[in-house]
Amino acid sequence: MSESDRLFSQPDHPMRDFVFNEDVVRVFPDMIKRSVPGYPAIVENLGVLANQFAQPNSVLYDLGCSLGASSQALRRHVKQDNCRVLAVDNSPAMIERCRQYMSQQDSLFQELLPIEVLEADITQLAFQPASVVALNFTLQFIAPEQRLDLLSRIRQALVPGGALLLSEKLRFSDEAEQHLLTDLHIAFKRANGYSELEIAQKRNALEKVLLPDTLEEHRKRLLKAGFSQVVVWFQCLNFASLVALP
Ligand SMILES: Nc1ncnc2c1ncn2[C@@H]1O[C@H](C[S@+](CC[C@H]([NH3+])C(=O)[O-])CC(=O)[O-])[C@@H](O)[C@H]1O
Ligand SMILES: O=C(O)C(=O)Cc1ccccc1
Repeated sequence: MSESDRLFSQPDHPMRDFVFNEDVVRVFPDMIKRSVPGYPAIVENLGVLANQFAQPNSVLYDLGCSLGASSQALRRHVKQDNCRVLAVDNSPAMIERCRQYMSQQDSLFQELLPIEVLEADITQLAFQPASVVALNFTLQFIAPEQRLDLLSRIRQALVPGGALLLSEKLRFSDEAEQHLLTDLHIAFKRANGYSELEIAQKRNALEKVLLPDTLEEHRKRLLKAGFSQVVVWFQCLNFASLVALP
């Protein structure tokens, strides 16, 4: 069981800029569920969608896998023959716990797809041909100038019939819309037990680290990367999930 997230509850908390270190790893499942509206529904349905696009004898990537929640959804839902999951993250603390969690799942359940968990920077990775690529709340942490190149390389790796499943926090170009959805997201966090101090301190820590794009920026960049169709399949407040087809 993971601990509950109190990382930003004290005024003298040590984290200036948000990093995926051991302290975050310890509370991560609780943190992401209480911070991202719709997260459990997104992860579950990611597996369902993936099963529609997975091709026999192919690789399914989970890029920025954290503790492997999305990997696990892929492993449970995808029924195509001879698929395997490659889960990648560049945080050593995340990778260590992800490996433990995955071997635990293997001992509990049969018929899970095989998985390999890699510690690597996804901006430096040479992709194998893949039918499904999940970027579940990861692109927002990649330097903006590297995002198009990463998406282009993913597009090149995708086989016919495959898909990119992309979830992101959104920014809105309309000031009133940005303001309203930010306020509603804060209300969501408050309703999940976060204090005003926790909300404000985490917001400061994320300011230079999590850089959201607008839905229009996502669409344009995905088309530029060579995707032919981009469809939003889920949105809750300022968080959205897209499917992009090669
Ligand atoms: N360059 C990089 N290379 C590899 N990993 C990276 C990089 N930059 C950041 N990460 C990793 O991307 C993950 C983002 S969390 C994903 C949740 C998960 N997908 C989930 O479905 O539960 C989203 C969040 O915390 O909001 C972290 O584990 C980082 O270490
Ligand atoms: O908390 C937030 O404001 C977020 O945008 C989501 C989030 C969730 C977990 C780690 C970092 C950011």
